[in-house]
Amino acid sequence: MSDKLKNAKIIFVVGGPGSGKGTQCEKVVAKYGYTHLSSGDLLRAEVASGSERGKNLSAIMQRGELVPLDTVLDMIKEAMIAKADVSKGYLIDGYPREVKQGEEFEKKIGPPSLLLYIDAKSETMVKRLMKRGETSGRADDNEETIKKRLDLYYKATEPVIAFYEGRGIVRKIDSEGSVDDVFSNVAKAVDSLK
Ligand SMILES: Nc1nc2c(ncn2[C@@H]2O[C@H](COP(=O)(O)OP(=O)(O)OP(=O)(O)O)[C@@H](O)[C@H]2O)c(=O)[nH]1
Ligand SMILES: O=c1ccn([C@@H]2O[C@H](COP(=O)(O)OP(=O)(O)O)[C@@H](O)[C@H]2O)c(=O)[nH]1
Ligand SMILES: [Mg+2]
Repeated sequence: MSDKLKNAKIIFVVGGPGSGKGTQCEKVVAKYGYTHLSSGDLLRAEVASGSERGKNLSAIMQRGELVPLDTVLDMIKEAMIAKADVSKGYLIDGYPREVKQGEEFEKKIGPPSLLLYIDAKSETMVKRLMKRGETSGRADDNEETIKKRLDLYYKATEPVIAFYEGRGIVRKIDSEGSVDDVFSNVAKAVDSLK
């Protein structure tokens, strides 16, 4: 476990593609001053930098597959340490994507206090992502890749929720409603930590 992050408050934010993880995290940042780290955003920043590592990532992400575990974890840890002196806590958005990622995170960083499970129906997620794709410029917001991301979510990521349910830290949030309605439930869960 890392020293600098020893007492860090950590919230995992897990949910399908387009369920609204990023949207809700922004609101938690505004209200609680947490640090928001989206694994997908970190990877996209690496791609945008034009680095050699970024070029490999880009192809994997366009296929809707998962990049190697160590790559993502190193990037998250670096970003956490950079904020360690000022952060009130961390929202780890879009991670873990599979049970193994969660286990490695705990070995290298520490245990989460809460897992926010942002839950929407698959039709809702597809609809939102297709709409977002009109303006997002994300190479993976297209019908074919969305389908693969959803399949992988149900296969690899849903077991993560079951894994942490055993520890009693999962709060399931229905994200079919409006952004503000969803946030009122997210806020209750975050408040329960204090
Ligand atoms: N109606 C409604 N729309 C939402 C809500 N949350 C997000 N959206 C819309 O759904 C789209 C996807 O939201 P994001 O916050 O980007 O979803 P995400 O879970 O971070 O998705 P990935 O980046 O693909 O992991 C956005 O274009 C939002 O405008 C919500 O609570 N209600
Ligand atoms: O821990 C992670 C997080 C993201 N990704 C890759 O980044 C893409 C976009 O992730 P993001 O969380 O932004 O979007 P989502 O798949 O939830 O729509 C995924 O499809 C994966 O290819 C990954 O491989 N490992
Ligand atoms: Mg997102």
